[in-house]
This record gives sequence, C-alpha cells and structure tokens, in this order.
Amino acid sequence: METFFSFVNENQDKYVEKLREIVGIRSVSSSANYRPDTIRMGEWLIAELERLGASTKRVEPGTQELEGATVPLPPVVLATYGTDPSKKTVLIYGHYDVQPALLSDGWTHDPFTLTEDEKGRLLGRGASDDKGPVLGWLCTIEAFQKTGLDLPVNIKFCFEGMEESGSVGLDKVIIREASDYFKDVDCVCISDNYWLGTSKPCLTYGLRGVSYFQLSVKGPAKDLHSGVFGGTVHEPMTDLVHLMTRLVDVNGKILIPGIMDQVAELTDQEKQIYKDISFDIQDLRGSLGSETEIYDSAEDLLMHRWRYPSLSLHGIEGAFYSPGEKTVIPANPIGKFSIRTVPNMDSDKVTELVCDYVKSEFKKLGSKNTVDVWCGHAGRPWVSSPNHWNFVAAAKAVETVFGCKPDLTREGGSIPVTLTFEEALHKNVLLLPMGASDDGAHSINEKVDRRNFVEGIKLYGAYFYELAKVAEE
Ligand SMILES: NCC(=O)N[C@@H](Cc1c[nH]cn1)C(=O)O
Ligand SMILES: [Zn+2]
Ligand SMILES: [Zn+2]
Repeated sequence: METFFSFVNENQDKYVEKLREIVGIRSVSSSANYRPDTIRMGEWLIAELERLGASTKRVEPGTQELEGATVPLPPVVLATYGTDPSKKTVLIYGHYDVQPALLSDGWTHDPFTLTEDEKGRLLGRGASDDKGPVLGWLCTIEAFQKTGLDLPVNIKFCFEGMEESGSVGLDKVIIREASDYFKDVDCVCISDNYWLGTSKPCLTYGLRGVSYFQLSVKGPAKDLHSGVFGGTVHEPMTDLVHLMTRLVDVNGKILIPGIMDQVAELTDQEKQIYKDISFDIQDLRGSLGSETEIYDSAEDLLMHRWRYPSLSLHGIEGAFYSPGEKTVIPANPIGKFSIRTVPNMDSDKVTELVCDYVKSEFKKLGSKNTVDVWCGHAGRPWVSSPNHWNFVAAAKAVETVFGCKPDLTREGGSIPVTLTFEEALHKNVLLLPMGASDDGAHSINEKVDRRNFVEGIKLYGAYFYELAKVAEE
C-alpha cells in the first residue's frame, strides 16, 4: 500500500480543491429553492463516476410536495466499478445533500465556500457530512488507477440526495434493486458518522432512529397587532410553547407516557461494554464548546447518546425570530421536534403516543385554537454485530493507517437506510467514519480536518485491500 499512500499524500491539494468545488454546490435537500442545486450535485457525481470509468444509473425516485410546490426528488446515483467475479463486491453508500446553513447562523465565513484555517481545518457545509467522505471514495478509485494498482474489489455505489430530509424515495429503490442492481453485493460500507473523540478512529455498529414531528397551533386568520388584540384572544404561540415544554424536561427526561416503556432493558453484558470504552469528557466539552453536559460519568453520557431515546426541540416556524422587537401575535406557529429512537421502539407506536399525548395536553388548556401534530418522517434504529469479516477487514485497515485498534462504537445520530440495506440485501453493514467528534456536523463552522480527509482516503484504500484478503465466515 506504500505506493498508494504516497500518491494520496502528494495529491491531497487536488482532493481539497475538488471538495471546495462540491461544497460550493448548495445541495440543501430541505429547501425547494435549492432543489436544482441538489440535483446538480447528483449530476456532478454521475459525471465524476463516469470520468473514472464507472457505469452509472440515474434513478429518479419521483416528486415531492415541498413549500407548497411539487418538486422532483434528487436522483439516486447508482454506479458499478469492476465486475470481476473472482473479487468481492462492496456496496458504498453516501449522501450528497446537506443541512441548511446561513452566514447569519454564526458561521465565521460563507458556509458554501470551503475555507482552510491555520489548523488545517477544512470548513464548509457538508465538508464532513457527507461530501468529504463521499468524495473520498472517488479519490480512492482515482489513486488506484493513477498508481497502476489493481483495485482488489468490485464496487457498487449508491449515493442519495435526500438523507437529511428523511431519505424520501430511497427505500423503494433499494428494495426494488436488491435482487437486480445490488444482487452481487457481499457487504456494505457507509462513511457518514464520526469518531468518538478527536484522535482515535472507530468502527460503528449501531445507530439511533429518528422520528421528526411538527406541531401546529392555529387561531386567528392572520398575524395580529399585540397591542390591539393582546389579552383578548387565545394566542397560538402561547399554546404552542406550553405544549413544547410538556414534551421534555430540562434534564432530557421525555415526558410522553409510554415512550420509555418500549426501550430494551439494559443487560449486565451490555453494561460491560461501556466500561471498556475510553471516552474523554473533555473531548465532549470541546465539541459542545461548553461544560453543560447532563451526566457526570462517561458511561451515562454514552448510554444516553447510544441506547436511550432523546427528544430535542428544534425550532418554531412562522414565529418572529429576527433581531429587533416586533410586536406581533403569530397566527400559526409550527413547532419542530424529533425523538431519537432506540431498540425496541416502534415508529408507529411512537407516533401514536406523541399525537395522543399532545392532543390530550392541548385539551387541558381549554383554548379555542386548533392543534395538529404529525410525524414528517421516521427512520428506525439499527444495531448489528461488529464480529463480521467486514468489520475485521476494516479494523485491520485502521491498524495499517493509524497504527492502533479502532474503538467499537454505536452512534446517537441516524442513517435510516442502514437497516434497509441490511434487511433488503441480507448483508453485513459497517459504518466506517472519516470525521472526528468535533466536526460540528449540522452546526455552524462544520469542518473536516485535512488529516482526517487524507488519512480517510488511505483508510478506504486499505479497507479495500483487507476486504480482498479477509476470510468470509
Ligand atoms: N450523518 C447522518 C445524519 O446526519 N443523519 C441525520 C438524518 C436525519 C433525519 N432527519 C433529518 N436528518 C441525523 O439527523 O441524524
Ligand atoms: Zn450524514
Ligand atoms: Zn447529517
């Protein structure tokens, strides 16, 4: 692998330039305005894959109602690189859409202009989640080609542009293609999460699910002057804020009856896992940028990230949020919150419990306004076993590139398609992150460290190499 590693080192500036190009494509899947950019990002990947000699298939998953319009869903990009029957075939999944980002959120520079700082941090929306990792796979193929090394595996790619918005349309494509496009797949690898800390790589075998809710309170036909109408009408925002405070307490305890009853019991065997993991609370504080954690011990913090559900309040649409002092009574604010779900929670049951509870709490208010609550999208939790040869190969690759054994982790975030791959293809799925715990995905000043980006490309190459060698059991 030395030739490969040296080539990657020497060409890293070129890879960073490519990352700059794609961070500049504003592929924000949640926004109708940015839908053409999201589609363009999918097309960029198709062109790049074809330039590398892959055969591609552009799948149109259909349309979507978004912000009052019918818009096309971004394409699912399928690609095949190598069809040698004597080699294993690995399916690589990634997403090319990103979370929204505005300079006014607090970014130190334009979020869609990749900027490298003096610490080698490559800052930009999607740098870590998930454009850096997606690009990394393509750089890996190019490095094998340019060094004249034989790529020791066949690769299938599946890149989507809706991951940050519920992966709409993707499950159907995977289930349809399971016995067709994906029929020769031996294992799956996803690079779309983060190390537990900032220095040691990990392999990940579990994710929480996510159920995203919207809670609308409607009253007057339009926003009102609070001087003229304040004190004389039931204010929707007052009802909504009351309801939102009834969902979760300040210590993160979910207040919706029945939710915790579904959570799998903690066994002695599982407890043991947490004792062996080195998790530095200072690292967590570094990522938080504060010392506001709820629990004192690493075990409790990890358990509450990985194996217990959480409920987060995200925002209120239709309410005044700009600087200044507008005196308005919003007519129809919509609260946003999500529940990270864990084994053995059932998404339909979660939705039923949330909706019944919100409606019963609203009734207690005696308000003349109307309430509506719905689940926008739900992805299931996933936990697998890290003993499969796919993990063994990845662990060896980590040792080759980083000189240490990887942490074995679960993750608090969600990649809903993971379980779909496992169930539809009946193959092992491995999460092999490129980014570090302080990358700030979804936040302001998201970054990937140049080191992680470059070593990540080497890791991908070493993983292909180890996959070819590892015995299937
Ligand atoms: N890197 C994975 C990731 O960020 N996943 C999102 C998925 C999601 C679901 N709804 C909105 N986003 C996550 O928030 O975990
Ligand atoms: Zn992601
Ligand atoms: Zn994300």
